[in-house]
Amino acid sequence: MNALTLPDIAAQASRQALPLDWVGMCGIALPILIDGQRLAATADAGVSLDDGAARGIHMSRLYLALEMLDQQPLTPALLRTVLQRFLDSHEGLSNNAYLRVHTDLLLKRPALVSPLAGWKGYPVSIEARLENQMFHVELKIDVTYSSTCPCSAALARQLIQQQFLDDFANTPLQHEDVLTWLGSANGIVATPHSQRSSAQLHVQLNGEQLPLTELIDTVEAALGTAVQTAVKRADEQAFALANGQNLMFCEDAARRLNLALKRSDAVKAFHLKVVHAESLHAHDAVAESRWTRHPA
Ligand SMILES: Nc1nc2c(ncn2[C@@H]2O[C@H](COP(=O)(O)OP(=O)(O)OP(=O)(O)O)[C@@H](O)[C@H]2O)c(=O)[nH]1
Repeated sequence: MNALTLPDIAAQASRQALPLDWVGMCGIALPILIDGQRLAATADAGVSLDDGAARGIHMSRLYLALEMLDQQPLTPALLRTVLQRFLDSHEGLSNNAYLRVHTDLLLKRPALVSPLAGWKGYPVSIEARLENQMFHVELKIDVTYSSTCPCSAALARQLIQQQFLDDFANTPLQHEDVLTWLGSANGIVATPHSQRSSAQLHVQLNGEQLPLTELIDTVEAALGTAVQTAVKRADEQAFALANGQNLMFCEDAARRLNLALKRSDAVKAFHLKVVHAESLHAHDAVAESRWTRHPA
């Protein structure tokens, strides 16, 4: 039996008495429960070190408090309980507690037409903090979609009109000939460019739920061109139609999302950013929008 006491460096006085804003651990692996799914996640757990004279915080106490997250569904109430435990275990040292949880939410998405479905991963971060006894929770969600440039679509249509004039000049129009021409690559000489795009949401929440799926559904419905999972030709054709019916500059996408998110009761405030990874350019087209709900 070792009679020696284990040295406790964290309990020593700091040589430079200075409070710190955030001290803790990043990238802790843990499973979490969301909507009945067990998901692999990483957590960043921290507290402020307000006692500037204390050498360090007690990392193990934060780590052990995270145990609750793998046993109960993730809710704002649970996050608050964990944060309170961070503070209770750092009495006299810390006033503020922080927890970020990163995961990929997996949702099964049906195909547009065929009776198929597939899984889609949505990167999600849930950020909670207990600062001066005020609890805040925010969500970050990335949603991927397709955007077709409305300017490019108009320019392509003009080229098709020009081709029509060239091909049918001084010819009596025959329904059958026009139909064949419309179905040929000679007729539809130009196509607009599309790009894989992402909507990056940062949302402050009202209420006691984490409405992840609801927010993702809201975003995808507002844009109309969510990227697909299982795709047969019938689905690809429906996707082409959806893109043609939802031509979007990044400004259009940002405005659609702004309007849709404002309508959600779960949202108190947001900062959204849409990024269109241009195929016309080697750089991205980007738009951002912020909003805060004012008390009624
Ligand atoms: N504060 C601090 N601890 C660190 C750091 N890097 C590793 N650790 C280790 O984290 C481990 C756990 O710290 P504590 O929570 O204070 O462990 P403990 O003293 O056994 O636990 P308590 O008795 O509850 O205080 C210690 O072995 C520290 O050495 C660091 O940068 N800062």
